[in-house]
Amino acid sequence: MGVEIDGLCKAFGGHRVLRSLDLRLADDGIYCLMAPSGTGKTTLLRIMLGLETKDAGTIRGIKPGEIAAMFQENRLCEQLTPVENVALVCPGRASRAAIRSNLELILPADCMEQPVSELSGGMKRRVALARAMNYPGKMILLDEPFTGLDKETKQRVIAYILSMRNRRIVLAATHGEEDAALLGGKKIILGEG
Ligand SMILES: Nc1ncnc2c1ncn2[C@@H]1O[C@H](COP(=O)(O)OP(=O)(O)OP(=O)(O)O)[C@@H](O)[C@H]1O
Repeated sequence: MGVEIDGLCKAFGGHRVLRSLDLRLADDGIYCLMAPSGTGKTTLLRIMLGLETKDAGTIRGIKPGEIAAMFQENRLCEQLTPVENVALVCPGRASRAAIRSNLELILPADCMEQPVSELSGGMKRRVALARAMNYPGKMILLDEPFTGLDKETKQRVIAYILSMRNRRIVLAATHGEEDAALLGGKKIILGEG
């Protein structure tokens, strides 16, 4: 069935941000939200996550608790290590060793014992991504997942997303045409029907 969004509206005060948005997201699909800054990408993701109310419209096929998310801000526990941060969202039986080898796909091994507060911006971004990809949700929302990453790291991160998504829907807000192409995502331009 996938996810069906119909007639979604949201305004802040008199400012209409989402105007009767209709979207169809197929099971197994990868989608890139490609609208200019300030056009409501984050607002859409926040409504899907139940973090923002909608004024009108319906969302069928997914519930907020079934969605994994990487936000524009990393929202990590800064005093915990990368492994500890990811362990917080993993089902009970995931071993620390398994989480660690998963993280080593996108992070240097020698940062695993450091608190996140000591990592670089790009490393923190990757911990936040790993946490989203390891959350056992049916769908993955990524808000600007590639900020702060150099080209080579970005390619590794994209390979990681593709291998970890396990046929789940991915909806990524990004400004980069090249990023969308690397991800192989179908482009969704907000406001263009
Ligand atoms: N809580 C809020 N209160 C008032 N206005 C808001 C609120 N959240 C978002 N907005 C406004 O809604 C519009 C859309 O914001 P949103 O963050 O969804 O855009 P975006 O497309 O994700 O932008 P960016 O690409 O810069 O992240 C902006 O004009 C923003 O100022």
